Amino acid sequence: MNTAEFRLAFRTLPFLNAHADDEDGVLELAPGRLLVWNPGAIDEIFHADQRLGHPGSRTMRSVLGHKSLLWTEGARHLAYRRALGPALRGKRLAGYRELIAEIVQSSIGALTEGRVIALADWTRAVALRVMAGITVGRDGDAVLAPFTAWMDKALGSRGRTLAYRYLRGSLPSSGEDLDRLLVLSAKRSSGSLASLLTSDEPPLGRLGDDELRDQLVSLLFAGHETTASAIAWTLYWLDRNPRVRQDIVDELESTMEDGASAAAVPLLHAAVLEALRLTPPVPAAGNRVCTETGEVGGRAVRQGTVLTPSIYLAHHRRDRFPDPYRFEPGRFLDRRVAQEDFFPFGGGIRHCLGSELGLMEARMIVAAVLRCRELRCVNPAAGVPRLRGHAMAPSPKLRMKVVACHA
Ligand code: HEM
Repeated sequence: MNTAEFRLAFRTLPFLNAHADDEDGVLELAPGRLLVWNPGAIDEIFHADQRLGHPGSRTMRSVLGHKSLLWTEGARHLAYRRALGPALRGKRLAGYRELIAEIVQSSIGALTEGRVIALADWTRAVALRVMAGITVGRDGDAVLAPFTAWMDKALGSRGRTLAYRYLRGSLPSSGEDLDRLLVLSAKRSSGSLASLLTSDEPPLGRLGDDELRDQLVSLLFAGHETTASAIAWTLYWLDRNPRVRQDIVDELESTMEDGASAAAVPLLHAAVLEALRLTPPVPAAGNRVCTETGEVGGRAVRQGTVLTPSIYLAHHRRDRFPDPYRFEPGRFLDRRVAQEDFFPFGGGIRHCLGSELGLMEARMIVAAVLRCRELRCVNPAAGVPRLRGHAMAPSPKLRMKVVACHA
């Protein structure tokens, strides 16, 4: 590991911020390893995605499993996207509204006046309940405690995660008990994402228990850490920007909508997008590997070169987002931002399968919190990003106090 790779692994955000104004937007981390945020190069990578390799992260492989759809390639990858994709977008999303609303209401009910919460933990618990319900149905509640304990052990402390990764070679495994619980819940459930994996029907056919386990863990992980972080950041930035917060409260008062439809709450939707820009839950999309010698962004690349699209750096380009460290939802009101400038959900053939669900959930949860509670940040200085695995969440020290409850 050279100095640049070391700093990226151990001092990630200071390292990225130090390169935010590099005009080139391509940084050689090591021979054959490029960090990319140049808009033209990002566009090329996502358009060529079908011809690139997707090896995934070595660190997360031991957590999500070797058969995870996150690093499956070719026809099998396509089969997963065909099996799961339709249930995660468009009209099918309406089927999750009731579940989300129910979970949010019961979680908010526990936020009594005067209570102080660790924001990131609270949003993570809510988002995991939602994702478990969507993935394995009502049985999902049984997996919450063991899944959370395992995630906290593996990813709860950056130092510990890096120690597992570099000293022991892999992160702690989920263990047989949790794996068995997940597979059993999946086989018992109906009408859930899991039932699409256990149907034995094309395009996936029959999955062995180990392959099923890997997909369940992948969906739970990819679907809750990210969304929880998006919600926590949105609430944090609204606390720091009380005028925007009040405008959104006014927007919500003018409608009976629960936030499920972006069109009904345009300012809230723009605020969620701006939080995803400023503090992207996933600071880098998955690695891509060049399968042939060619060019990226006008730079010659050899076969085998690893390209890492930097979401964080692309979102902080001054030429695309003036005053990039300022929270300004207006950037997303009434205009479409180009995908090569703003890609919190990655792109190409690996574009996030749950992007529509994640956005809907974030809007619904933030809307419910703003309607029913007034939260105030107790220690705003703790609003600094911390990496959990590859996800970027507010520091676990960041606390919010419930200062008022509304019916
Ligand atoms: C705000 C919330 C979310 C964010 C910011 C986010 C972000 C991302 C990113 C950056 C990627 C990698 C894309 C690439 O490499 O180009 C990804 C992949 C993925 N996400 Fe999400 N995600 C979110 C919510 C969800 C949810 C709710 C689900 C639930 C199903 C989900 C499931 C997945 C899956 C399965 C993949 C792998 C896709 C593939 O490899 O084909 N994500 N997500």
